[in-house]
Amino acid sequence: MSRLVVVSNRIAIPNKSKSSAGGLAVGIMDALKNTSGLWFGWSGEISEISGEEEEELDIVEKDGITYATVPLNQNDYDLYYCQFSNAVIWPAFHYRIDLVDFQREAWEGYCRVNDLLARQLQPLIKPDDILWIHDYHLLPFAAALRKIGVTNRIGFFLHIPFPTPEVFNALPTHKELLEMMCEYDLLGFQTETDRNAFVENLDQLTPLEDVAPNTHRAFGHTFKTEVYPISIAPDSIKQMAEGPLPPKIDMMKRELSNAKNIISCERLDYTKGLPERFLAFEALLEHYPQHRGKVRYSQIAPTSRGDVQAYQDLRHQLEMEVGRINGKYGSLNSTPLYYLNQHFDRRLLMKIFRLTDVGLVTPLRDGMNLVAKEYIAAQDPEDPGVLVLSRFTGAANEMTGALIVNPYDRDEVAAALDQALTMGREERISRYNEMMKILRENDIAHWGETYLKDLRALPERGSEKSSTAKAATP
Ligand SMILES: O=P(O)(O)OC[C@H]1O[C@H](O[C@H]2O[C@H](CO)[C@@H](O)[C@H](O)[C@H]2O)[C@H](O)[C@@H](O)[C@@H]1O
Ligand SMILES: O=c1ccn([C@@H]2O[C@H](COP(=O)(O)OP(=O)(O)O)[C@@H](O)[C@H]2O)c(=O)[nH]1
Repeated sequence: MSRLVVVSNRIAIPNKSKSSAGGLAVGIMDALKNTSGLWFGWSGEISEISGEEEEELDIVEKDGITYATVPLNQNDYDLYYCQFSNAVIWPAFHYRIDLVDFQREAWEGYCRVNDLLARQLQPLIKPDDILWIHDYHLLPFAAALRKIGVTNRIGFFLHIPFPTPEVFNALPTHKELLEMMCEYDLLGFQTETDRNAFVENLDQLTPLEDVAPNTHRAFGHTFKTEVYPISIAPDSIKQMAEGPLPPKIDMMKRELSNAKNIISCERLDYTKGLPERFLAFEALLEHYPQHRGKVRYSQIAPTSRGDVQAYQDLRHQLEMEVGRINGKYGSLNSTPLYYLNQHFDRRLLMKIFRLTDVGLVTPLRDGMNLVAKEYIAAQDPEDPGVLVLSRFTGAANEMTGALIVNPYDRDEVAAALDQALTMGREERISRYNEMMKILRENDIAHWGETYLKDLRALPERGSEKSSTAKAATP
């Protein structure tokens, strides 16, 4: 079987703290092991090198996987990661055009870093490798590789939503981005809505021909689009959740048992709907006074992309809101809202999920949201908690046993919280079983296998255009 080469902005280098790629790591690790694969990406480090000099690759091998990483210099980190990826594409693709801070210099930096990464990867590519590129930092990556003669099959998976034309067209370089994306052979999306939006954008901007179901021709390239909802490994989450409690959590368990517990956990990001959620919790305390003093909402929100202005603004806003709500509804012996601006180890998190009554997951827009799936998998099957889930997450398509809410409607969310807090055991078990069935069928292994099966089934570009040279061998 041909070797798999995975490229993502963040990679899970063994034993390195800044490298975490979250759920993605679990998903592709197995596939990489099966083919003695290569994982290439940013090391998470900022180097001292500036100007024209190229960074050196760091290559390590562990458990049959080769990890090749490269640091970014300060200027590239600012332009490619902070500015274009996270202050242009991220807000626009999550329907927040108001937060887009477009600057031509950042666009050029974004393309330059994609070119640079492609040049560094090229010598490592073997003729029969298949390449799987991840996420919005690397939309131009296939185009960058094609420019330097790589003809291998290259697939792409977008972890975040793809916006409809009204929003996408607001990006000054939208046509260039779309044309570059057509250099991929297979484009995978989290939901059918995202896939449709991509195709609709193409249809509006360029002549688009459908050559077979989900196989298109545009800008002179033939490519396939498909939907692959990312997931989790439910049995491994279950194991993490039911293992023995560390002493600190064991103590906390006793404290938690004095109240009904609502838990939320995500990166501190404006797409996750935190201020709106705080107001919904306030509406619960206001309109359902029977819960006052008897409910505790814990919000875990580790800092993310702290060098980007919009993330700093959000943090200040949340700190003020927490103080206001606790000031209003707290008492000398109860604090309704616990806000923790800290990162929690994932294994510990799953144990905490299991100890709570309600998982509150209300992003304003989210590609998938693995926390929603993890919350369910972590529950005790005999006495499960209830998931309250935003309809604007990819997860809402599958987690149909959750209480589905509109996160912009604080009264609807408050009513769902009340329903969740008072739901009987039988209904909770029935909803849990419905969702676990889906999680078991569509687990993370299924996600990786179906994607790679489809990518392997596509013809190589070299077989279409015999004039193009194959990738260089090392
Ligand atoms: O790398 P960071 O800038 O620190 O951000 C962390 C990751 O956030 C995003 O996650 C997305 O992918 C998840 C898995 O498919 C999905 O469940 C979630 O809805 C998305 O928001 C981002 O897409 C990743 O590239 C980042 O590494
Ligand atoms: O303090 C934290 C916060 C989050 N996570 C994990 O980070 C991932 C977040 O993925 P999700 O798809 O929910 O959102 P993203 O951050 O990718 O937008 C999940 O596996 C969480 O369990 C974690 O380990 N510790």
